Amino acid sequence: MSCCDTPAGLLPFETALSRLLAEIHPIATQQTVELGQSIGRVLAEPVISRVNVPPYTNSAMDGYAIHLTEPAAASYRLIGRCLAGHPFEQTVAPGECVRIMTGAQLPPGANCVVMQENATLLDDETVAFSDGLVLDRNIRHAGEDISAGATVYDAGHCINTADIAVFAALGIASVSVKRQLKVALLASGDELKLPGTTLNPGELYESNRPAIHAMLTRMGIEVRDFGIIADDKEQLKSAFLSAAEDCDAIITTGGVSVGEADYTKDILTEIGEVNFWKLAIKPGKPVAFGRIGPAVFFGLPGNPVSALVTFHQLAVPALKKMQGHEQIHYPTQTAIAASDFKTSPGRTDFQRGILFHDDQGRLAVRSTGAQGSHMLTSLTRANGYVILAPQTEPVRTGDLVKVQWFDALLG
Ligand SMILES: Nc1nc2c(c(=O)[nH]1)N[C@H]1C(S)=C(S)[C@@H](COP(=O)(O)OP(=O)(O)OC[C@H]3O[C@@H](n4cnc5c(N)ncnc54)[C@H](O)[C@@H]3O)O[C@H]1N2
Ligand code: MOO
Repeated sequence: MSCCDTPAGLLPFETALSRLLAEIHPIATQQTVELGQSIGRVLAEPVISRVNVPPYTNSAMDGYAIHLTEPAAASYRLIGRCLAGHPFEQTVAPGECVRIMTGAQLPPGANCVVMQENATLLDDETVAFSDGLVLDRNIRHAGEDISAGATVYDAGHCINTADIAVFAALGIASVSVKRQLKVALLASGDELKLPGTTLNPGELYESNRPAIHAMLTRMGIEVRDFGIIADDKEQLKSAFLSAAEDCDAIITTGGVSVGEADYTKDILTEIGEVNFWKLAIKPGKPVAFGRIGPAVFFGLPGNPVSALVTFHQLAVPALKKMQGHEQIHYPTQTAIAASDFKTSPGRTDFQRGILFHDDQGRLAVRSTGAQGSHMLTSLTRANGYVILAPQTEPVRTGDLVKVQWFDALLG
């Protein structure tokens, strides 16, 4: 094998991802949800504004709305007062002003707001200004943020917290979103125990399912959690069949390699179809992707880092595509290696690193240390990936490497 050959039988990462995405179709069904329930959901239709934001031209400061004359007068006649929610209807004539508060509708005729710090009341009806007599100063125009008729969001946009403010400002109380995905999740292994229970010799606490459950929930996905299932072919098969009945996708961890109690891939072959099984990636070589009936199937490896990295790199883009997201790929950047990195001949290596800006402001990255696929701390100490293409030459400090910041799912 030369430096960049893929070991026999292992599918390159990019090929696997594109084969997987080619199998996934965005769900068609949509539903209406109230704003409070819309976080993380994906818009099924574009959002077109029916109103201006702001809806009326208003003052950005507490002060005086004036009808500025050219040249400016030495003082202006005060004709009234204007508070937010109480428009002042009278037209402000040249040389006149109105006391105004932040957010109050600008009275007709006013063309400048002077903040009160620059105003001196000469008497009850006369104000002089020391500064700020500039046309259009401190005026927020109707529709200058969003104008009526504008397309504010395209279909496929994933709703975030700031969007809730925008919808509310547009007067929108409910939105049309894609149906929520339902995903089955299970962990397989006789050695796995629930946190909070007592371990017997040879047992360990199960960590993959709780973490993936949390990430699915963050993605706005309904989880049907089958818990821990023993290394028993019949029990696993019946769980897979039950999950395929009412879930869009099935995610399993463990039992996907070549050991004597690794049944996942055999069951998938028997009751569904296997699209690919072994990948040229590290961590996560054994990943079974396929289908059982209408449900897509991701058999992720049991090793804790392998499970989370393959979930994040392969299952998340697929689930996002199914959810109808417009953005499904993670952006990558180039950074300067601030430590050496070992490479994995023939496998794309998703190492975990700490990204930072060096003292010259350049993006740099150092390793989180030992990168074994059982070393959860390699992941939790990291804020991004260092993606090393299949190569034999190790990366030396100062070399350029491809990096990816963790998103909110891992961060
Ligand atoms: N002869 C070979 N052996 C292995 C190969 C191979 O190619 N040939 N691949 C190795 C790689 S790489 C990985 S990754 C693992 C994946 O194996 P499985 O998916 O079958 O996973 P298990 O054997 O069930 O478990 C592996 C490891 O992870 C622990 N584990 C499992 N599930 C959980 C969980 N939910 N939470 C926490 N920890 C979990 C388990 O106890 C094992 O230590 O196979 C290699 N072997
Ligand atoms: O893929 Mo395994 O994750 O290398 O240990």
